[in-house]
Amino acid sequence: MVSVAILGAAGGIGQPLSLLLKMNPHVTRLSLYDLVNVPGVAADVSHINTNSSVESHLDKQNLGAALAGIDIVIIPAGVPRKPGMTRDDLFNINAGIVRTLAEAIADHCPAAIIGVISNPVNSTVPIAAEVLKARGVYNPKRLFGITSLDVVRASRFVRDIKPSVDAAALRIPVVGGHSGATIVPLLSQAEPRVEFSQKEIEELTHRIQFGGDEVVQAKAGAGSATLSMAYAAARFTESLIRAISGEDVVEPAFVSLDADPRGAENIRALGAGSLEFFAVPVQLGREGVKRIAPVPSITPFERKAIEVASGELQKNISKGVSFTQKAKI
Ligand SMILES: NC(=O)c1ccc[n+]([C@@H]2O[C@H](COP(=O)([O-])OP(=O)(O)OC[C@H]3O[C@@H](n4cnc5c(N)ncnc54)[C@H](O)[C@@H]3O)[C@@H](O)[C@H]2O)c1
Ligand SMILES: O=C(O)C[C@H](O)C(=O)O
Repeated sequence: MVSVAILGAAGGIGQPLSLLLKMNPHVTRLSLYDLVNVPGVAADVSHINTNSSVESHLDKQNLGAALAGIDIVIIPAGVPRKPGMTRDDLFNINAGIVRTLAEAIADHCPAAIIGVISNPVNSTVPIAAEVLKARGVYNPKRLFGITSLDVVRASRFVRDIKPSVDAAALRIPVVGGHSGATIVPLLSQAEPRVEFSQKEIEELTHRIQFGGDEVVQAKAGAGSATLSMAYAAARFTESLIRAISGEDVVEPAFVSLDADPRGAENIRALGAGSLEFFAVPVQLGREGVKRIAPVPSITPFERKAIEVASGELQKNISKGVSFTQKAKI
């Protein structure tokens, strides 16, 4: 029995994510919320012959009903990039959207596990955290920025240059954050192990860091990744559900390092320093973060990349925190 709400369910990510979660046999209640078009999406998806119930919640006055009794909230609400924009350029619109949605979560389902997709993730997750702290319901184990797309891309891009690799079975930890240089793939930690030349490492790292731009350019003004993101978010949600039912699952995500201070020591020593949030491999459990999984060792190239990422991340995190302070939530 797992109930999942999607906030922003009628959008480019929200629609295919609704489809994929309707097909997940472990989801028993699918609550779809948006400011527009959600009745049509919900009616459509509800005809798929799986056993879950589907609810449509249109507009802000129905947000409380969308969230009441929910176990997992996934948030793809917000505007996407156009060519020439950075994710940080979305801050002015998406920061307010995430703040409003986090306030409603604090009021209506404070114990839910939250997965934030809305960009810039490096700032929107700290915003959600500050809102939950201000309302006295913050649990760092339960708040995630969804960075699964970076991991999905990493394994697929490796397969593009190493055709003998099984992309679906390859696991490459991606740490740091979710924008440009803050995305740090640890190719040396690939499982199963893959041999790369230094040139391959540099090219792959750059492609994984800027993979989102490939889609933004190709869509030429019509948005950013939606289908691959829906796949990645469905995979993340499935991992959460498996963890809630007692399985040990490791997924990467952008989390507060306070969620597991002991586990975080290793990642801080690798270059995360005193940052509050960092993308790390997370062992999931019933409560959300069970443990921050250790990263055994990294190369000097990866350590340098983490240093660069950390400088940028500090600014992104502070921007989110000061937004909530200025807004006096
Ligand atoms: N984390 C990632 O890896 C990742 C990947 C892809 C996209 N994204 C981000 O996801 C977000 C959504 O992208 P998209 O392509 O689905 O955009 P979209 O414009 O197609 O859809 C966004 C949806 O959010 C809805 N919305 C806006 N304000 C809302 C509010 N206050 N409450 C509820 N719904 C609201 C809109 O009505 C729309 O249906 C963007 O910010 C994008 O940058 C993140
Ligand atoms: O690139 C974007 O703006 C969307 C998303 O963050 C992505 O990585 O595809």
